[in-house]
Amino acid sequence: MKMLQFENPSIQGELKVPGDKSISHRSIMFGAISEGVTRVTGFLKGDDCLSTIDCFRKMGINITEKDDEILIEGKGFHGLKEPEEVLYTGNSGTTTRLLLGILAGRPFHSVVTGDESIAKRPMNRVTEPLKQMGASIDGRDNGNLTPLSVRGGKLKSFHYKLPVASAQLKSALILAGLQSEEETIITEPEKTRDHTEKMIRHFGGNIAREGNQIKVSGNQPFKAKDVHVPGDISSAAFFLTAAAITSGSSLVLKDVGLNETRTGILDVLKQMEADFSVNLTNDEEEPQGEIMISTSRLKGCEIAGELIPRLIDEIPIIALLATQATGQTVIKDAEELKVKETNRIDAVVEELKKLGADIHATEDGMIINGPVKLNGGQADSRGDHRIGMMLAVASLITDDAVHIKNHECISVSYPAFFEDLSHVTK
Ligand SMILES: O=C(O)C1=C[C@@H](OP(=O)(O)O)[C@@H](O)[C@H](O)C1
Ligand SMILES: C=C(OP(=O)(O)O)C(=O)O
Repeated sequence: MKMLQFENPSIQGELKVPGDKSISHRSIMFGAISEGVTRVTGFLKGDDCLSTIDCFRKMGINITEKDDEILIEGKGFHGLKEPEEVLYTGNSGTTTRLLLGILAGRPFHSVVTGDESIAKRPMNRVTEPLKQMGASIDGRDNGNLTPLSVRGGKLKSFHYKLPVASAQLKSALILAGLQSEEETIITEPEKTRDHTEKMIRHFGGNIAREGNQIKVSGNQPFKAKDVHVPGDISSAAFFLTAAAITSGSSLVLKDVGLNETRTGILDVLKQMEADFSVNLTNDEEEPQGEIMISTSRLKGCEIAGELIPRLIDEIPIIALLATQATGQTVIKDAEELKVKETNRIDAVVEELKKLGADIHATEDGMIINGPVKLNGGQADSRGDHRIGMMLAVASLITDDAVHIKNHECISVSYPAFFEDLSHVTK
């Protein structure tokens, strides 16, 4: 249990948030399937990414840490060996699903399992198409739930229309497609984060995109190449909100990743008329820059459609932001929230209600009316890092303390969150 109480705090100064979780996972995976040594800087040492490292070590990949760099001694897809132990993916959906795509093409047997939250998350979105490609996968609920047993092998040419806008599903199929003899064509309903595609090009491979269709061919050789991981905009979102909703605040977030498939939160801040600006400092494959934000008078807005995949993990903190905006905020088309670490529609609505918010759940999102003065009380992260951090930011604007049960899960994506929060809270 964590007790948080502040008296008229403001958020000030500069902060560099930790490395991007999605890019950190992929840096390990692509480092492992490339030939040679890849050096990763800015890697997120959160529990989820450490689970990815652990799984690749169990497949014979040497991964070491030196002076804040991660060194991966890649051996190519064919260099991965049959793990003698179960591949444990902890709380990480990204590790579980992308790993399944890699294992689908390997000629060996493996077992993948995670924690009690992973055990409830649907894997058939990945296992069904991977089975159609030629992999043998089984598990509880007919191969939908972990533990999953995988026997990979020769994969066929495949053309697939994704039933959901999911970068994890897209990436799993791309990783399988890279091991197929033939071409794989994937169509996504909406553009989702494209870090996998960017990694392929970074490591010397090819992948084509036309509209929402992606084409990738197998048997491409990947060569080791250093990766710099920018700060995670999904982590930055907590501090953007903290500064916007507290009085007398002015904050600069440095080196934040600004990949346009991830910047939906900035579109929302703009729609809400927040007082912020962005300065692009590096326009490479994965652009990065600084975000300056001050105390803001916010207006409610509608968040739906193509915007959803560009801010899916930020919805818990956007809901808090909306409690402080004048008018109504409507979040639609976000059913995917139901299959995250928790059912994030229920978790956000029920936890914010405990603090006095005017919020209610809908079938595919939530409706929030503001501004409402929040009160303190007992709240629960429910083991979901993003709910835990949202509640911690909420405590900045409550008169009484917020007691957060199960706050430890925050280390999944942001181990130093409370230190960083106290660093910028004046
Ligand atoms: O590909 C990724 O790195 C991720 C994709 C998203 O999940 P979905 O693909 O399930 O939408 C996101 O919620 C997750 O935190 C990270
Ligand atoms: C949904 C998340 O991650 P994952 O799916 O990798 O568990 C998240 O980080 O908010």
